[in-house]
Amino acid sequence: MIEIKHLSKKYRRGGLALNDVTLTLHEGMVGLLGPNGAGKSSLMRILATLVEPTSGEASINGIPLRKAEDIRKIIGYLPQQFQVYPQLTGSEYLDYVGAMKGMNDPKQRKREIGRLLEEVNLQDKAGKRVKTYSGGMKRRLGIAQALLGSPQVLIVDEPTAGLDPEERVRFRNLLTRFSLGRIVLLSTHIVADIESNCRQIAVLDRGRVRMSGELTELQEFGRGKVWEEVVSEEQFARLDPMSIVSTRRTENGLRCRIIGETPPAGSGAVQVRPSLEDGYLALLRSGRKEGAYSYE
Ligand SMILES: Nc1ncnc2c1ncn2[C@@H]1O[C@H](COP(=O)(O)OP(=O)(O)OP(=O)(O)O)[C@@H](O)[C@H]1O
Repeated sequence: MIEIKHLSKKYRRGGLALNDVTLTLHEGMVGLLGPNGAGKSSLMRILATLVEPTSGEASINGIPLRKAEDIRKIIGYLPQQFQVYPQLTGSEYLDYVGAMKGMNDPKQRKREIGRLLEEVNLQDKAGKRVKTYSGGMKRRLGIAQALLGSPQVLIVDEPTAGLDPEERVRFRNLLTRFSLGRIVLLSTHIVADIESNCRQIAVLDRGRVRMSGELTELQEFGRGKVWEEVVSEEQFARLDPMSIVSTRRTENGLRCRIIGETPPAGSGAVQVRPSLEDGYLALLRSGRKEGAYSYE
């Protein structure tokens, strides 16, 4: 279990990246969802003991963050910007990381590295230097190093960025399997990344927790606020662009999906069931309108 209590982070140059964050995260896949600049990476860096919070506290499986060495023994972390020594081959790099993580038996290390390289589909590239890898391959190597040693808690910051659609699916499945009996905390701003496999989600926006709970709870924020309407191109031009979440061309015009407290004025819009993404967007918008929070 990850317990986060009243955690705040203020960078020397910048606003409040995290503002009184309190969260309890349980076993399984946990999605940390939020727009750019919400504070997701800041929270993950704090949990990975790379950055200290300005105030508040947190513990992972009962170990407080100040015991950084003990925390690092039980977590795997994939940062958003993952850097590797370019001269090493993929397997050399993983061997080095394994040794650093305290995997002292070279044979066992080799076995696990071989298995992981297969899991992330890099087995054919294992002997090539990392400098020859594409962005997506480096990302997959990053995922493998985070999984090395089967950590109890895995913290992955936007892990699917730069992966092609096939790899994205493969990777989601890999994480879901890995999350059995463990905590996998995954940050993203893409709802589809968490839609199929997260038990719990937390939404961060501008440093604050906007909601935490099950997927259906997020969906509920869109209830009664999602409309669909077929409009001509002229009518489309008059709609508030901020309220349109998607548009599809049909034989009769443009089918628009719109979020709003009331249907677009003078329209034949019909109310529809919110998707998870609608719920997420409705939640973010309600916060902006209320002006309920700001950088302080
Ligand atoms: N080292 C830093 N110094 C100053 N400000 C920072 C620093 N790192 C992050 N910030 C600021 O803190 C806020 C939160 O950033 P953070 O990277 O945690 O958000 P995020 O949700 O991960 O965003 P993204 O999805 O764009 O990666 C932003 O306003 C960002 O500009």
